[in-house]
Amino acid sequence: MAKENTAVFTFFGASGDLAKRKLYPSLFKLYQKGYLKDRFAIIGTSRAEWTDEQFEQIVAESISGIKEEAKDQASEFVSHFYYIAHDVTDKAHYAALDELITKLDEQYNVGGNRLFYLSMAPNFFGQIALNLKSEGLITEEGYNRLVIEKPFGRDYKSAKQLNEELTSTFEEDQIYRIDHYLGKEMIQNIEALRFGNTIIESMWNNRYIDNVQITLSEKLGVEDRASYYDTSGALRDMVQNHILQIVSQLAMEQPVAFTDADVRVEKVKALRSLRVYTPSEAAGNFVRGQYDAGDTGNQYREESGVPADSNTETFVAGKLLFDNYRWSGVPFYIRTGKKLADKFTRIDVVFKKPLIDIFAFPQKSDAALQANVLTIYVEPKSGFALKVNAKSTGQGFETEPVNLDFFQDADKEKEVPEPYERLLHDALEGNSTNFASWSEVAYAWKFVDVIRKLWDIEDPNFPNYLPGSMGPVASDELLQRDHWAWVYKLNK
Ligand SMILES: NC(=O)C1=CN([C@@H]2O[C@H](COP(=O)(O)OP(=O)(O)OC[C@H]3O[C@@H](n4cnc5c(N)ncnc54)[C@H](OP(=O)(O)O)[C@@H]3O)[C@@H](O)[C@H]2O)C=CC1
Ligand SMILES: O=C1O[C@H](COP(=O)(O)O)[C@@H](O)[C@H](O)[C@H]1O
Repeated sequence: MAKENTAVFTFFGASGDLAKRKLYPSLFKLYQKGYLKDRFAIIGTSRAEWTDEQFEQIVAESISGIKEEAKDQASEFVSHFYYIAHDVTDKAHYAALDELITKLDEQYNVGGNRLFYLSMAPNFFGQIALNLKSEGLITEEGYNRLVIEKPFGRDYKSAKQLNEELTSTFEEDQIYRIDHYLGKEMIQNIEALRFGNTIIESMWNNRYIDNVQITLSEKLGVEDRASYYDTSGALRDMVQNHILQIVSQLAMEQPVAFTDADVRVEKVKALRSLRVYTPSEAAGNFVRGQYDAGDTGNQYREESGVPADSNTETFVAGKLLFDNYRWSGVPFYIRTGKKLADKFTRIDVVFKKPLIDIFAFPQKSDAALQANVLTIYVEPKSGFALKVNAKSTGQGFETEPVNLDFFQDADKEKEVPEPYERLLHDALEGNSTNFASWSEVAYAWKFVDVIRKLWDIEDPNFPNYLPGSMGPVASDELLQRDHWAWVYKLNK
């Protein structure tokens, strides 16, 4: 039975793309499932001079994909939405917002719980937090929580400054830094897989694991986000946050208990032992790419809004090393990029081969023992597969790899909550396990900053990969040097 949550939400950036595409549909799902019932109100703010009715109409459109039988429910849901025109940079506007929050709090008997969601350009984040405090919107009655979108800074220095601005108003445990990958079912499953299975956790170390490979592959290009993306690039956009969050979950020690505080301690410890490269190590262990023109699409430099001489990377691959007892000597290879062969996310954990292959003679050379690989399929399909060696059926004795696998069935897959639905629910419940703590963000930036600084001064020689490929050749060479190859390869 779903537990009802009570809150007045204030959405800054309520007319924006994220709010319309992801946030309102996710709130509606929570409403349909009973996590939000009667005692909640949602205030939208932006500079546009809209009425409540106009805003309700926008919200209704954003959830219009719903089934016919949910139409009544949708109109009840939409009646909880209110709108106030508000310029976040104008302190004088906060008093009217406070008045509306207080009024709705009483009207819906919310108990003083205030959840502020910053769905706007990040340069406003600090200022909004400061204004919320100075203009008296932080009250003592219920809780005050701040949900904050990415990106959290553009390097360690700016992230630290932003964090100082936020923490002058909110305590760390009131700040929910969104990383939507942490809301994905199979990313959350990493902990269950590791700490719920002796067979896996007992082998989860450098005695048995040879290397770990993480791929976040996108088929689309930069689309209409050039103004943001060109100042970011794949390193900041995907590696600093999503990939390092995944890495920390794969690498961390077992938490004392499955609580947000205990999980965070272990993730931070893992990130602290990630080796921060010197510039020359970074040059040897990281490669970048930018997509060229394909049969149908433009090259990145010809995309609308991208400068013709842009050196922004649309692809990154790298080798990460940990200096700790569990992982010493095990490379974590990562890669992500736009306009690659397909849209998918997967993690391949490659185990060491048996020290001696007793079947080597008289097997054919192509039937040699292969490494066991545990693949975690994150998207589009979700499941696990373990590749093991087995005897080929028939006369003689040869081995062949077979898969032991589990995939979520299609009906269940449809019921899986969207990341934003799950994360909004967690923020309402006060559970920050699946949000990035400041220390995690800080260590991630320190790691990424060295690579970024190096790339900012070196000429990359772009473009260097074709759409539909898996990135530049240098990405394959990164593993070949270590006598390895990406487990996921294109079937050419
Ligand atoms: N869109 C996406 O898919 C994703 C977005 N994000 C993050 O979410 C956040 C929002 O992104 P997105 O929705 O795309 O942004 P948009 O540019 O679509 O929306 C920005 C919003 O901010 C409002 N706004 C701008 N200036 C002011 C101001 N001075 N005072 C009050 N409101 C203002 C705009 O309304 P108005 O101009 O009318 O004031 C609008 O509602 C960003 O941090 C982004 O990085 C993260 C992941 C994915
Ligand atoms: O945060 C971001 O993620 C998306 C990819 O997310 P996914 O859930 O579709 O895998 C990426 O396209 C975008 O550039 C980035 O900002």
